Amino acid sequence: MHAVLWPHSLSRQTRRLVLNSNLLTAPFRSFHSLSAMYTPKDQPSQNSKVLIFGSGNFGSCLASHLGDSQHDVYMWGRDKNIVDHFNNHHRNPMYLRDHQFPTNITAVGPELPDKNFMDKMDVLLFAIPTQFLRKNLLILQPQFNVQNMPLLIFVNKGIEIGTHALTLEIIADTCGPQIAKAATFISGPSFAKEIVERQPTSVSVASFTESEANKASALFHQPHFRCYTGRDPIGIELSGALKNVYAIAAGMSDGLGFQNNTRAMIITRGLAEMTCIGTAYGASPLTFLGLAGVGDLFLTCSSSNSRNYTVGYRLGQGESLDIIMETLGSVAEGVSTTKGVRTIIEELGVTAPIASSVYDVLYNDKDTRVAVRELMELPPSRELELPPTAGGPAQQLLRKLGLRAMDVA
Ligand SMILES: NC(=O)C1=CN([C@@H]2O[C@H](COP(=O)(O)OP(=O)(O)OC[C@H]3O[C@@H](n4cnc5c(N)ncnc54)[C@H](O)[C@@H]3O)[C@@H](O)[C@H]2O)C=CC1
Ligand SMILES: O=C(CO)COP(=O)(O)O
Repeated sequence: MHAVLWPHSLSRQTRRLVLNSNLLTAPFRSFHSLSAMYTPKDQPSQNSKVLIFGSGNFGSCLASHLGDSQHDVYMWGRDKNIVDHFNNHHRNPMYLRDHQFPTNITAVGPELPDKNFMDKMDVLLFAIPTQFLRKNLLILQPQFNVQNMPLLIFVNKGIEIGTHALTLEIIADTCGPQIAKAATFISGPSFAKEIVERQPTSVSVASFTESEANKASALFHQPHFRCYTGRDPIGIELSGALKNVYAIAAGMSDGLGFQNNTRAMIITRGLAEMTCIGTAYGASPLTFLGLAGVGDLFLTCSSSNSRNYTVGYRLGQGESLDIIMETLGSVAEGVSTTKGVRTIIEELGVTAPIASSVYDVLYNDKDTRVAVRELMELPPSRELELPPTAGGPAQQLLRKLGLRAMDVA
């Protein structure tokens, strides 16, 4: 079986020491006492009731995708005009405007759905930006029926500002460890616009609860859409969040007029940095070689359809970040995530010069050309080196979830 959390550099003895420590075993006892209360619903049927939170590009896109598969889809939006327009015309007036949506999707809102409504759902899917997740989960959590829990899926790709928490931690803080443990994450190279055109697409689906990842995979599967399941949600989340930072760097390079060699360098060195940060955090290095890692990194670093790439491109062309953010019209998670990544890098003691340069350009007014020159003038170094110590943040997170590393191996 593939060990998710232990990098090869940790000796058996160190692993045993960590596993035997009280810190790891004490919460595990309380996890067992709580587990009786938490019961997931059965496998969603061919005809599942799905409620999607978020009616932006990705929420609408996934509503369309699941509507295509004959599920009963409800899409919550916080804007009354979008909700009304959608129900009258089966079109979203703000996002994916050219797309005609299936008629089995009903928009709801702007109030958040009540307990009665949510009790009928088999699946709750969250497609809202990371920075707004905590607030919404805090409101929704009292409405959850833990004895008959729907499948919970999250598709946001970011790190929370201030706490620099992953979504898993936000879920644990707001909804408790049992719900976080069953939460499922979907990530990978998947532009909304191309999914609604039914272009062949594949994503990674991960959860600490394998049966929930399998349910999500079955729910999303279509001839033009494949899911690959895995058991490293921390690595999947970090992949999705980190690739946005390198997409900004790649866009910046293109905006400055550099061409293919430079972009290939950023993608490859970006992957090395992502893997190093992720491994030090406690994720499996292999996860970064998957769809959510190199797949999405490659996609967003090489397409002007990426909002994060676009932010970087416009910075490279000399526009100010304030103007870009005012006019982008959609979320670019990498801009806020860069702050959290900077803190994580410092705390882990990892070297990630490209991510640090993106931070300096975004938040310390560093000139983009100076950033590139300084990166190129760094002393020569070894190409690939995983960090010597690893796993602290992931172990902390596992403790919060009442899990031990060996339970997820
Ligand atoms: N667009 C894409 O192709 C993909 C996007 N994602 C991820 O999905 C997440 C959502 O992205 P998009 O839908 O593309 O963004 P978007 O900018 O198109 O839409 C954002 C949505 O969030 C809602 N929102 C804004 N403030 C809110 C608040 N305070 N509370 C609740 N909802 C709020 C907006 O009303 C809107 O519906 C992001 O984390 C993104 O990285 C993931 C894969 C692909
Ligand atoms: O993550 C995405 C596609 O996989 C979307 O990327 P952007 O948020 O940069 O547009």
